[in-house]
Amino acid sequence: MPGTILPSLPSNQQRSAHHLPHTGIAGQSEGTFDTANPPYIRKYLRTYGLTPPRAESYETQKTRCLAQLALKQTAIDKYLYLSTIRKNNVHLFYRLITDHIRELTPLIYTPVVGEACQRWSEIYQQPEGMYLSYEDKGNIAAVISNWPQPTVEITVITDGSRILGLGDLGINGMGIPIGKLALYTACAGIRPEATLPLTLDLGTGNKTLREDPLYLGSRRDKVSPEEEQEFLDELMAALTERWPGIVIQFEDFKNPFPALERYRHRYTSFNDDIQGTGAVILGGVMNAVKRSGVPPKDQRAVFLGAGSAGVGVAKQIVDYFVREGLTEDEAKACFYLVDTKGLVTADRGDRLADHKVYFARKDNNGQQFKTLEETIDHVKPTMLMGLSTLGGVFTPEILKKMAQWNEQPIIFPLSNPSSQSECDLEAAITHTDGRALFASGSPFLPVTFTNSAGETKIHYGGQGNNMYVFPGIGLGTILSKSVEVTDSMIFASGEALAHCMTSEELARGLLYPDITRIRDVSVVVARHVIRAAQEAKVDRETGIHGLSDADLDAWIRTRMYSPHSEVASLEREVGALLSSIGRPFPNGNSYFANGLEEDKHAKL
Ligand SMILES: NC(=O)C1=CN([C@@H]2O[C@H](COP(=O)(O)OP(=O)(O)OC[C@H]3O[C@@H](n4cnc5c(N)ncnc54)[C@H](OP(=O)(O)O)[C@@H]3O)[C@@H](O)[C@H]2O)C=CC1
Ligand SMILES: CC(=O)C(=O)O
Ligand SMILES: [Mg+2]
Repeated sequence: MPGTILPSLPSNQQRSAHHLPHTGIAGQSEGTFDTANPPYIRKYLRTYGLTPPRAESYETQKTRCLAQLALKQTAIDKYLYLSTIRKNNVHLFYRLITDHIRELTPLIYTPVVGEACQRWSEIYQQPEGMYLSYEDKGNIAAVISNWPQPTVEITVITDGSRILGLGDLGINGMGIPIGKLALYTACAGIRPEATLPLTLDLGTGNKTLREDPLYLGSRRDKVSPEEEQEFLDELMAALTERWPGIVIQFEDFKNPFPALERYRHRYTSFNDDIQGTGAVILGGVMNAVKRSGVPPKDQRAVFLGAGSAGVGVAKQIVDYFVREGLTEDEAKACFYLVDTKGLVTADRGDRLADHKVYFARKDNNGQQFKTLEETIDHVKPTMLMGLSTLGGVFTPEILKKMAQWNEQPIIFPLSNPSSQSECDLEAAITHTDGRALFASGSPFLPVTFTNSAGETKIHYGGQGNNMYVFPGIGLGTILSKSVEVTDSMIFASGEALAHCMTSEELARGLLYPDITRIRDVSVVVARHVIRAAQEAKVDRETGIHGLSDADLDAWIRTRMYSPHSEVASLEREVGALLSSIGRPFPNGNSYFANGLEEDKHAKL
């Protein structure tokens, strides 16, 4: 077609920016070496001859991968195997994860990611994500410019100072941003190359790590809070300068409250441990309160742990109780937070950290309760929450008391990984005669239990983990182009989760949707987040304001990355290019990529 203005074919450089060659950076191989690609796609990508000849189906790929995975003897071996697939064939990795989310999530996220972080410097094999050092201060923008992907929509940042319930792991915490972002892709369809795992090497207070010759971070002690703040100020500016509108998720910082307050209105940012956890537990608690038959005004909640997660969760439930008709003071009075010094009271004699002041009890008449046991005997709670990092601390005695005081005690041991869970599902079910309403941070296998009345039942624990909401919060924020993540968007995500339950899930006694539905759940969560953003007028994607729920869901779905569609989408892209230059769709063997470009020039 002489004279036609042809859409330009990608140059070598452009092509490799879009389908980055094998760099070892997670999420960047972009299907380049996918053995499902037919020959003409391989030629287009210039990978023809670099993979075995056969173009195979996903079923065949899956059979091979699952067989190889089964051969791996340890959880870490399985983790490393899956990491290698992500590096070499990113779409295959996500096909496997989305199809086997229940079985594979524990291997790429909690609990196994906990061990991976503990041993990160020992098991390190390949670059994944970005590391920024305190020494980079003053040059952060320049270092960030090294990230090879042109478009990043979301980043998860940690300084490694509180990794799950495993303490300060320094840069070994990198497994967490990588794992969280893998779930953004698998559960909410954020494109893998649009995610940036980021770990800050701001030193570590972990002496054992500093003395470990294999440790891959600096040997400096942790920088001061003031130094950290200056570093974060520069980082936030640099990230948004390179990628305006980027969503920034803070994760596993030891004391994240100051950063949350400092940045929440200036950047599109949120803290997953305070806000994401708050929302996900809000969703489970809404369902559990309904099931327990005890109205909010009669709930008494004891929290072991008054840190970022404990306070974040308690605050979300206060908001829920207020919406149920309680005054804020009445709602707050339902909460008893316990930390290392016992029940948090206003007259305990220590200077309370700012984030604890809101929940400090003033009705203790000078009496102090030094332990969890003393506190629960005093309160006789209806709800027991564990966000303490202390594995096994909900003892059989405590669980039995919960069953004695309540028809259906709400028991949520939420610390991660499984080793730090305050109790496991079996203990909670056994010691409450099968009556506990249970959710844990890390998953437990279902338990079959025969109660004292002789009834046998399979009990499914809920997974009260922020992975049910952060993918949808991120997706909704990105798609609505929101300039900040408001409290109302966070609350909406938890509320949406509670309302996502199917009648079948309710009949099975679940408090959270079946994990295999997570992509559908993320669509609903994202829709509620978008609606809340619209209401708060922080969104900038105005074209979707008038859409019905069904249309908005459909709009969201069309924007989600689907690993199963990648080969077809490449085929469409190449097919369109070929027809635009007037060449027939290839029969599979006749075109080399160079030929395509030469052909375009010939036509021009
Ligand atoms: N399920 C989920 O989705 C999530 C789970 N979590 C889990 O929650 C846990 C806590 O996280 P986070 O709140 O951020 O951590 P923090 O370090 O901020 O808080 C831990 C809290 O536990 C208290 N604590 C620690 N040891 C004891 C003890 N021996 N006796 C009584 N209290 C104790 C601390 O007391 P003090 O204040 O006195 O130091 C602190 O209040 C982690 O295990 C994490 O994995 C976190 C986020 C999400
Ligand atoms: C799940 C999570 O964010 C945590 O345990 O810190
Ligand atoms: Mg966390």
